[in-house]
Amino acid sequence: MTGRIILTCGEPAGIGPELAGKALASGVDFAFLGDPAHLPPDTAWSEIQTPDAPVPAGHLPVLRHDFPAPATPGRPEPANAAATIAVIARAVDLVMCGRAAAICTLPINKQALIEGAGFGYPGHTEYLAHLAGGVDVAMMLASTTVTPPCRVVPATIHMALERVPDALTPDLLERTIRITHAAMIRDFGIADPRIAIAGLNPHAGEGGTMGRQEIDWIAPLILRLQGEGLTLIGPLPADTMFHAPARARYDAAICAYHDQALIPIKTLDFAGGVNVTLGLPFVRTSPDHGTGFDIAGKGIADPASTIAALRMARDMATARG
Ligand SMILES: NC(=O)C1=CN([C@@H]2O[C@H](COP(=O)(O)OP(=O)(O)OC[C@H]3O[C@@H](n4cnc5c(N)ncnc54)[C@H](O)[C@@H]3O)[C@@H](O)[C@H]2O)C=CC1
Ligand SMILES: NCC(=O)COP(=O)(O)O
Repeated sequence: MTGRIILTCGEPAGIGPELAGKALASGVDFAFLGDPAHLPPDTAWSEIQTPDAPVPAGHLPVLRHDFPAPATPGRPEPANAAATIAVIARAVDLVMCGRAAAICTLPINKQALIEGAGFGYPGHTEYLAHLAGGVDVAMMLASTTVTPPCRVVPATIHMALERVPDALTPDLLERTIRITHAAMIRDFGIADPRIAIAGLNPHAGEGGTMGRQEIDWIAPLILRLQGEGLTLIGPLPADTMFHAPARARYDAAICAYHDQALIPIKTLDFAGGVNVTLGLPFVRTSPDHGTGFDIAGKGIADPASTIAALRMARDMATARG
């Protein structure tokens, strides 16, 4: 691993800038990319001109990215939306040209970026895939403090629930399984990953009486990929696949849609959950939570998930060499 990890500021009106200072406790060598004027006033920071420049002990290294407006806690400023997006793109430039080891992104408010700057993506995941050249990615949320671990990958991500049945195609599910399988080997060091596939419908369709996707194509797809040697189980009823003995049977779960995946991980390990984009040519992690507008500016945000995300980014970058 060469270079620091770049921690992007995310939504400056949220808890991100506060978490950046608190994350120094992680022991991970990272630099904050954002506007230092948005940091809490008691943050000890030093500006750096290059990502790996030294700073005094205990100081947050800051790669300055000036924003047009101050940040008011809990109230996103439309004038800052374009700069929030530009910070993400600048971090990707740094990691793509080898000047940073990985990126870790603090949360953005999707609505603020869409309304303030016409952001054309529903989240980091899709934007990063675009910045990396249009690669195929998947979003994984991984626990760090529960045993057996909970790792979930929603096949469809940020879309209205009514669109899910049409969007969940055999092609999408197959690509999600393959991306997850490869990432479990490369980034998580699991030689023969066991992957569970959730059904779409209650009780995985209850033999076709509550939906036919499982019978018509999910089970046949699983059978075909098992024939290639992938260790897959499913389709499983989603309501009974996340308690501890069930999780012991697999290393990662592919889910049909966002909340099917994120409710179990955020219930089991909200503080330790990490969001990882699988399939990128560089390492990207993020805390599992959002912008926390209700607590922004109060100094009470818990940095545990950001610290876990920085440590996971460091470990993944080290493993990739
Ligand atoms: N990677 C990203 O950029 C993500 C962005 N978001 C965005 O965040 C915004 C707000 O989403 P919400 O659903 O309200 O979720 P949220 O995670 O921001 O907040 C949910 C609840 O958890 C609390 N919370 C969150 N992080 C915390 C922390 N570190 N310490 C203590 N308490 C914490 C909040 O105060 C709130 O009560 C949305 O615009 C969403 O799109 C959400 C998830 C990830
Ligand atoms: N709910 C998870 C989430 O919103 C993460 O999105 P992303 O910005 O990491 O794509």
